[in-house]
Amino acid sequence: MLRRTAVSVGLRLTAGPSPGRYGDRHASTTTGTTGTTGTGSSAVMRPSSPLKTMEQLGGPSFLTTLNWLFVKGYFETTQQLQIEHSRIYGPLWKSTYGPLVVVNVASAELIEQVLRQEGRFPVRSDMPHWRSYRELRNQAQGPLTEMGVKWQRIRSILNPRMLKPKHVSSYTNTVNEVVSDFVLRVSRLRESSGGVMVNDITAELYKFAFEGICSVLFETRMGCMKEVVPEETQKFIFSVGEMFRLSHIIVLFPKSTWPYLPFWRQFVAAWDHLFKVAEELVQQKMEEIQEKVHLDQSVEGAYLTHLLLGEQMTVTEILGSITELLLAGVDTTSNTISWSLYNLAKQPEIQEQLYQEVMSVCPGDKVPNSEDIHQMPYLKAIIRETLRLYPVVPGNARVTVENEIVVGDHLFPKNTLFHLCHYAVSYDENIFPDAHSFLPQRWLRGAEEKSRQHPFGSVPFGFGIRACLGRRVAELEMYLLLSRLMKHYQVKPDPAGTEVTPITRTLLCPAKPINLQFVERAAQRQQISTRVPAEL
Ligand code: HEM
Repeated sequence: MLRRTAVSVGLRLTAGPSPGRYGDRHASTTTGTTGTTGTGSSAVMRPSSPLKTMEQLGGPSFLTTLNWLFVKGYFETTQQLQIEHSRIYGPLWKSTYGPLVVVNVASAELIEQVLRQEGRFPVRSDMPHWRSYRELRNQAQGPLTEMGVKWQRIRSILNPRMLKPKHVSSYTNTVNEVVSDFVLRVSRLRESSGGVMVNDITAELYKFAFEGICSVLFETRMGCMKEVVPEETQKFIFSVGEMFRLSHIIVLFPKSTWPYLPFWRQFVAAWDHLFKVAEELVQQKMEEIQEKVHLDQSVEGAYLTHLLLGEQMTVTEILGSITELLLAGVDTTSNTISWSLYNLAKQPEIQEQLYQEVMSVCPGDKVPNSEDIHQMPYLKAIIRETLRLYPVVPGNARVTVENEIVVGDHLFPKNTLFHLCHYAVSYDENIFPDAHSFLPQRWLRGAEEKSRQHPFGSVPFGFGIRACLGRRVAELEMYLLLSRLMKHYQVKPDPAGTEVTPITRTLLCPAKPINLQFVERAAQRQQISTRVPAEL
């Protein structure tokens, strides 16, 4: 177990603003209500007509659900099952998984109702498998798994340097170094393919994302962009994927059976590795700080340094949080950038418009920074549209731990587990006309459609005080990488014409490798300039 060795040097994180300031979306509250009971956001909203009970809510039986998952084959495409089931049962239905009852919510209005009544300490789900691992190994819960007042305390410590714009923009140079290395890596991969192909770009982007989040948290480079990636790093990335894949399976079994499942042992092994790597990085940082203190040098640094110096958390608590930040930072940004590139390759006119925007803000060799990004609305719209079509978290959850709540015309008891079907809502034609098409312009200010969009139609980073902690860092990484890639390369589809669709392994990811051609812009310009005289 880690022990804090750094001497207190009197530096403390100043208490940040209340977490409620971050990530809030403002929208109208429930319509059709006549009054409320209780207080604050946890109040029960009472509609004018008599309320139905949870028992009266329709939905598939356990056997029917098993049939959909394993006979009809939706186990890996549960995001699509949201759409199929909402067609059959409407926007609100109940699914049973043995003793577990889940209320599915698949309309923007109803999702808004659930989220606006989430209470002071929102609970996503009790995540028994993730929490059990921590109990087994005596590790601390982090922001993903902790609950109640303890969760609120963790967020109040972690939030400021993850979400405040001035802190996030201070990570620009660090992230840009990783972006530069990624551009070089793409160039090496093209060379090794003997042309312009880069196979399995998502696998490459996992390395980018891990390197990026490590550089933000630890100011440490992990060597992910090197020709040969260190084995431990490769194993960390693999373990993140395994942990998410196995999570999806383990929750289907009762907790009492877990110790006998081979999946459980693999799941524990994956977590062991995640904690091991994080522990080594935390230990390394503590030693660096210790040495500087001994040499009487000033101790400055990024995220982890501040946590260690702040002394608001024990080292075990810091380890629990850092491990969760690391794992949350890998598959999320990488899958999103993969889908962006995949769609840009398929739609050259959209890619050209993005290229023109980037070049107009950053002409010549200018490297885009966070200030430049503010002037790139189309770049942001592309990421927004990507996250609508491919929300990394296709279905989120909330447990109403504080009060009974009304959703639609039903009253739900305390401790109801709601599954928020964000994927299904993202494809709702009433909110997003031509919903299956990749149309970034729908997100531009002034676009007619934007003014009509329901604010809960696409909430890829979640909502409220429990919304994504890494949102600002994720956006910074995605904007800086995509804009720079555009400057260097024109991305074209795999000549084999392979179509890639998404699957769900807790997170939404590509069902098979995304292969793309990266055609160098400079080479293109040169080709054009050498061709012109001949054509003349
Ligand atoms: C495209 C990138 C990402 C997307 C779409 C995304 C999405 C989400 C969503 C939907 C949630 C649940 C929010 C809720 O329940 O309301 C979440 C939670 C979280 N995310 Fe992200 N995420 C991304 C990247 C990141 C990154 C890079 C990090 C780490 C730096 C991160 C760290 C977290 C953490 C710690 C939580 C748990 C927050 C809590 O429960 O208090 N995420 N994310």
